[in-house]
Amino acid sequence: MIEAHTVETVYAAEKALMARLEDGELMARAVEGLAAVVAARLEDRDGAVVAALVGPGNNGADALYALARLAEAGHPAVAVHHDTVHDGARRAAEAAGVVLTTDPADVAEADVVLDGILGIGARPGLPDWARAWVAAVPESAHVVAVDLPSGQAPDGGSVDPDGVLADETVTFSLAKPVHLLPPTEQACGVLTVVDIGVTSDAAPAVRRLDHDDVSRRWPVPGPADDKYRRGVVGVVAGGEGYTGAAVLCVTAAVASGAGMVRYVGTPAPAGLVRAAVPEATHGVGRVQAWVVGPGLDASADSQDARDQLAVARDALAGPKPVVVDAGGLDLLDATVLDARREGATLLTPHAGELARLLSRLAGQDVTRDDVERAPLEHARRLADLGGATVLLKGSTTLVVPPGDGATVWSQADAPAWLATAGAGDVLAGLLGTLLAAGLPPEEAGALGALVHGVAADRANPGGPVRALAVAHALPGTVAALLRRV
Ligand SMILES: NC(=O)C1=CN([C@@H]2O[C@H](COP(=O)(O)OP(=O)(O)OC[C@H]3O[C@@H](n4cnc5c(N)ncnc54)[C@H](OP(=O)(O)O)[C@@H]3O)[C@@H](O)[C@H]2O)[C@@H](O)CC1
Ligand SMILES: Nc1ncnc2c1ncn2[C@@H]1O[C@H](COP(=O)(O)OP(=O)(O)O)[C@@H](O)[C@H]1O
Repeated sequence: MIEAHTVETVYAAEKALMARLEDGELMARAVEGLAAVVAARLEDRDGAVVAALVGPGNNGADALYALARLAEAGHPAVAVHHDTVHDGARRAAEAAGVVLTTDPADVAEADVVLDGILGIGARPGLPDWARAWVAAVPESAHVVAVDLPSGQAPDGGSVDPDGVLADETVTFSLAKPVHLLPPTEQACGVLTVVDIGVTSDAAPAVRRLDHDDVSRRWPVPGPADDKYRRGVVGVVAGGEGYTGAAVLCVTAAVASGAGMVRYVGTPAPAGLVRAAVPEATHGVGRVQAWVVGPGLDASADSQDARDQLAVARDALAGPKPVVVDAGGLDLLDATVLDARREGATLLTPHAGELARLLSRLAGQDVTRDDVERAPLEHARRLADLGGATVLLKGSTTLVVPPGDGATVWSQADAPAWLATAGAGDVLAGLLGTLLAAGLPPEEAGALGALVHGVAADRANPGGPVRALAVAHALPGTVAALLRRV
């Protein structure tokens, strides 16, 4: 698991460790790790020339010390620096033969450029004096941000298009929210965390599960289990318009290991579910969790549709955990949200659905672009409004519990091929299984997003996937992840 901490926590943790170390030791560790990564990149790229953009703080000092090491190893090295430069780093650079300059054009020949303009001490936005530096970085250069891409806010938020967009970021011991949250994660590129010994017991701001975390968290049945104890999932999905959503959702719930699935739908999708998923049962009965919404038409008016919608509304009003997706989100109103459901609630909108939901429930005009610019802010608004956990789908999927300061989960496990119709229906079924097994909604959301993404990749590594193939890949994916202990 990777955990990201706020700037406040990171400074406090660094201070606590520095008090026990010799002066400069912590920075020396950071520099050693950074220089090793950059040396490897130069080698990968058959590159020789390395440059650094050196700001006035310790972030600039990290970059300049690392540059000195690379110069000692024989690389031509150029540093464009601010008027204020860390004394020790300047001396080390001069001694190693680094070219110190204030002319950004001098980085034109660089194969790798270190961005040491600003680190976690930064106020938001790229300073004016650094704009020409960033503009001068050659297109062909591999940009390694030191700690974080300058100009991007350490605690995340929205991407500053004028800031640095790195190919890679090297951070030290504790990741920061900027590294894991959308959309700033994109500005960081590939993340390397160099261990310099800093630790923190504080609750992280952001968590990300990795493959090795699955086996400890996935509900694995034991000898005393039967199908009811494993968890029964009720699926209210599909309508005469979107029949396939029911098949995808029910298939995924069965394939991810539900003890039993009870399907509630109108005749056309029910017929397809009968044919495609013989394991599913039909009709209302006791369940441990509900999935309400994939392919559900909240405005349908036939008697069958009204009966199905009545079950959906009962599920939303009832005490059992519920995943609310797609058409189910249209059934949410102030009454349901105000009631603060007794059971766990996991709302699973994509950006467009979240914008619509916020516009309707909060009476503000929110667009899809607004959500994509600041995903966490908007997901949190819905979580707080609804007293529910919000899973916001996208290339990075956020899982946001309600409550100030609650840890957010962020997963980026899926190939972009997963952006295909029906993939969300599969995720909803999988999440239903995890809620029915008793997992709390935020953990179910993060684990489900991870497994969904990995299943997409296993279904067809490196190529297009259809949603049904993702559902069919779930059993093998879970088994493979459970083998990683
Ligand atoms: N702590 C540790 O032990 C370790 C820390 N490490 C490294 O230290 C980094 C943090 O260093 P840091 O605290 O010096 O902050 P950093 O971001 O380099 O610069 C702040 C300077 O920039 C200025 N400034 C800020 N925003 C600005 C703006 N928008 N526009 C213009 N100016 C702006 C600000 O000015 P002021 O606010 O004082 O006016 C101040 O002069 C961290 O990211 C990591 O790389 C590692 O070595 C491991 C050990
Ligand atoms: N660019 C992307 N990269 C990876 N995964 C993505 C990307 N875009 C969307 N996804 C994932 O694909 C799924 C799409 O779900 P959704 O939009 O609800 O589709 P549908 O409603 O058609 O089932 C979500 O799990 C989402 O996280």
